Amino acid sequence: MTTATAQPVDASVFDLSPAELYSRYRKNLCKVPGLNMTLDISRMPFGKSFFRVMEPAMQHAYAEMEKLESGAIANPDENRMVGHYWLRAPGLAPEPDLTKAIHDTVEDIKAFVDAVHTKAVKPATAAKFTDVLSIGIGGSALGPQFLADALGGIKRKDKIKVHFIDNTDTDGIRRTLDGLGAKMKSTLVLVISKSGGTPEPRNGMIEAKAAFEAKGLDFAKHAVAITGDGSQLDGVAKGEGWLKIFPMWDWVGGRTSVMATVGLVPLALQGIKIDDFLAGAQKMDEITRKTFTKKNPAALLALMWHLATNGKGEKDMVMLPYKDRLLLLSRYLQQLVMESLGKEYDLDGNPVYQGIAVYGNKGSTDQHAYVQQLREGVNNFFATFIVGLQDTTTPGKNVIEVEDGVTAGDYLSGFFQGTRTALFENGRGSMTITCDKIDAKTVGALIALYERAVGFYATLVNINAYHQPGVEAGKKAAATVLEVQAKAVAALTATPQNPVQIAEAIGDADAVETIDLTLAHLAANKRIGKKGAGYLAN
Ligand SMILES: O=P(O)(O)OC[C@H]1O[C@](O)(CO)[C@@H](O)[C@@H]1O
Repeated sequence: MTTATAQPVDASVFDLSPAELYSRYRKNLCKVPGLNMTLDISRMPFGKSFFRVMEPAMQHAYAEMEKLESGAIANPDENRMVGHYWLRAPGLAPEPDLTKAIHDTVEDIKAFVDAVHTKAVKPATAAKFTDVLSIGIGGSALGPQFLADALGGIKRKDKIKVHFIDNTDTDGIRRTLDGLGAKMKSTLVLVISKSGGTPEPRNGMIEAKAAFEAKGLDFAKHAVAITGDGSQLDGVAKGEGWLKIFPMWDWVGGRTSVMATVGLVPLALQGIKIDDFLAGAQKMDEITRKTFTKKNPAALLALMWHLATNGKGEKDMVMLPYKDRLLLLSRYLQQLVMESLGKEYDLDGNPVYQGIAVYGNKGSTDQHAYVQQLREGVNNFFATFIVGLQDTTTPGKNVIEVEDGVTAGDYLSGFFQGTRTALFENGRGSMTITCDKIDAKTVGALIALYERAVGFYATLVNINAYHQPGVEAGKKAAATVLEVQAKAVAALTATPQNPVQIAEAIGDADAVETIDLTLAHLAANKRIGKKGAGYLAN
C-alpha cells in the first residue's frame, strides 16, 4: 500500500492580480454536468506541477474505489463490503439478492408512507399521523436531521413535521416529548439504530414509551423500527408487535446510511420525493466515477484536502454554506469526515494519527462570529463556501427590495464574495461549490460528492475509512463506569463514607475518581443522600 506524497503549497498564488485570478478561475472551474453545480478550486494554493505529480496516486484511488463499488471487502477490520453507492444504483450491487433487497425496500418505504399519508395507517385515537418523532444517534440522526432542515417546506407545507431525540440527555428528551404535548396521540415514532444495541436510542425509546403510556397511548401502535435483522431493537419491535420494521444492512455504514432506510423513511414521511434525492446522488456518482481528475469534483476535493492539510490533517475544514437550509451540513460532514478519516493506524498498521477537523455554521451569520479569526488569526484552516444561486424556492416571485435594486439575497451574495476575497487577500485558501438551488436532488448530489471525496482521500493517505474503533473504546469505558456505579451504590452504608473508602469497600482503588464523579451525579439527582445516607462528598 502507498501513501501519496504531500505536495507543497504555492504561496505565490495569493499574489496573483485580479485578471490572473479570473483566468485561474475560468481554467480550473469544474462544471458538474446535469446537476447545475460547479466546484471552484482557483483560490486554493496549488502549484503548476500539483495535478501531474498527484495523478498516479489519484489513479490508485479510482482503482480502489472501483473495487469497493464492485463488492470488495473494503472494510477489512469488520470484514464487510461497503455498499452505500448501491443504494442509489441498485443494479450495481454485486449480488442479485442485494439489488432486489434495495429495490424492494424503497418500494416498501413508499407503500408504507403512502398508507400513512392516506390514513390507511393511522393512530388509534387520532384521525391521522401529523408528526414524526425520530429517535437515533450519530449516523442514525445526523442525516435525517440535515435532510429535514434542508428540504423542509420547499414550495409547500411538509406533510408531517419531524422531531428528533438524538441523545441520552434526560432533559433534552423530555423537552422534545413535552414539545409534542397533545400531538403525541398523532405522532409516529421511528426508532433508528443500525446495530439496534446503542444505548442512547434505546434510552430515548424507553423514555418515549413511558411518555406515551402516561397519556394512555399504546406505544407499539405508534412505533416503527429501522434496524439490522436480529438486533436487540428488532427483537423488541417484533416482541411488542410494532407497526413496522424496516431493514438496515451491515454493508451500509452508519455515517453513510442516509440513503438507506435511515434517511429515506423520515424524508418520505415529511413529504419529500425520495426519488429526486436518490437521483441527485446517482448522477453525482456517475460523474465522480470518471477518472479524468480535472472533471471529477470528488477527486478535486480530496486532492485539495491533501494539499491544504499536507496529507496529515494539519489544517481544519471550515464549511461556510451561504444558505440557512445548509446549516446542519457541517454537523453532518463532521461525522462523515472525522469518523471516517480520524484514524490512529494506516492500513499497514503504522501509527499515522490521521484526520481532518470539520466545523462550520452558515454565512453570513459566521461573519459576525468567527470569520474575524479566519481572516486575521491563526491560519490553520481551509474554507469551503457553498452557494445556492436561487435566493428563494420560488425565484422571481414576491421580490422585496431592501434598497433600490437590492434584495436581502443580493446582500448574502455580496457577503459570500466579500469573505472569499478577504480571506484570500490574507493568504487563506478556499473552495466554492455553487448550486443553482437547494432541493432534494442537489442535497443528494452534495452528500454523494462528499462520500466519494472521503473515500478517495482515505486511499490517498492509506487508511480504512469505514471502521470506527475509537468510538468503541469510549462505549466500553462508559459501560465500565456504570458497572462501578452499581457496585458503589451497593457498597453505601448508613455511615457516610468518602469515595476512597467506597473504592476500598468494592476492592477497586483505581475506581476512586469514577466513584467520586458518579456519586456526585446521583446525589445531585436525589437518588442517594449525601452525609448521613452513605455518601460523603470530598
Ligand atoms: O445506528 P447505531 O447502530 O445506533 O449507531 C449509531 C452511531 O454509532 C456509531 O456506530 C459510532 O458512533 C456511528 O458510526 C453510528 O452512526
